[in-house]
Amino acid sequence: MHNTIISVKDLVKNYSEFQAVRSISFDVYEGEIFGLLGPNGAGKSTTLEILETLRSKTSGTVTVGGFNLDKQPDEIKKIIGVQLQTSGFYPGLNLVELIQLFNGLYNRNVDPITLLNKVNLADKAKAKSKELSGGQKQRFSIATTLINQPKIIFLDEPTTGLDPQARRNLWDLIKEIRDAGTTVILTTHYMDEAEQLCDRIAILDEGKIIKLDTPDGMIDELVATGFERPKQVKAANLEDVFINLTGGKEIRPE
Ligand SMILES: Nc1ncnc2c1ncn2[C@@H]1O[C@H](COP(=O)(O)OP(=O)(O)OP(=O)(O)O)[C@@H](O)[C@H]1O
Repeated sequence: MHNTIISVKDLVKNYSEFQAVRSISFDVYEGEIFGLLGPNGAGKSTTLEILETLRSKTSGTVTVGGFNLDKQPDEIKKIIGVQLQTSGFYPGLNLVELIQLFNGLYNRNVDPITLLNKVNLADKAKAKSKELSGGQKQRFSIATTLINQPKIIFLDEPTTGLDPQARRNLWDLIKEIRDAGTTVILTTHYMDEAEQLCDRIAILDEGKIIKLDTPDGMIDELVATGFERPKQVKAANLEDVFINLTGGKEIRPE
């Protein structure tokens, strides 16, 4: 049996006259990577921000980690990690100093170098966040979500703009975080990412959940309808060529 860690029931979000989220219900299980997919404007970020306590909802019931969003938002804040854009980090501080700052904010005592090692950034300990590449910035911002030792982390398009190697490195990191016991909820526009990374997926369209299942379950269901890909798929694709040429699965400096 699965333990539900996030429960969303009949969630609605109106922006003035416009209904961005139209009565959606779903559960996220403890220890899974749960993906929110959907076209631009489907309501993914709005939903995520409501669960993160960063945006008000119009109606519906949400519990996160057993805490009711309306009654115990501060308790929710204590058990979640939210990925911030690195552009929001103090530009004058290096990575170690930024981690120390978060330690102070959260009243934690995480060793900066141990944390940087976990995300392969120990060699950048003295660098400032603006001096990092896109992939390094993403890894650092994910690292900062872990400082508060959260039960759940929220990642909004964590691999957007990254090269194929950096994306794969990040998938490994996110899986490690899940395997260490943290539940992950993320949004993505990449179907390969959702297929590789997510245990279950909700597909949103125009504010509604139109499908919720495992990636395999969704594919099997489509195949069962008689669907066939129009073209024979080659044994490798261009991404395989790129990965092969640029160094396999090794972490490389970005
Ligand atoms: N603050 C706001 N005021 C008014 N409308 C908003 C606001 N924020 C979002 N919206 C609208 O709500 C809808 C859902 O937006 P949201 O950002 O949640 O979509 P999304 O699925 O995350 O899209 P994307 O893939 O482009 O990030 C969009 O039509 C958007 O224009």
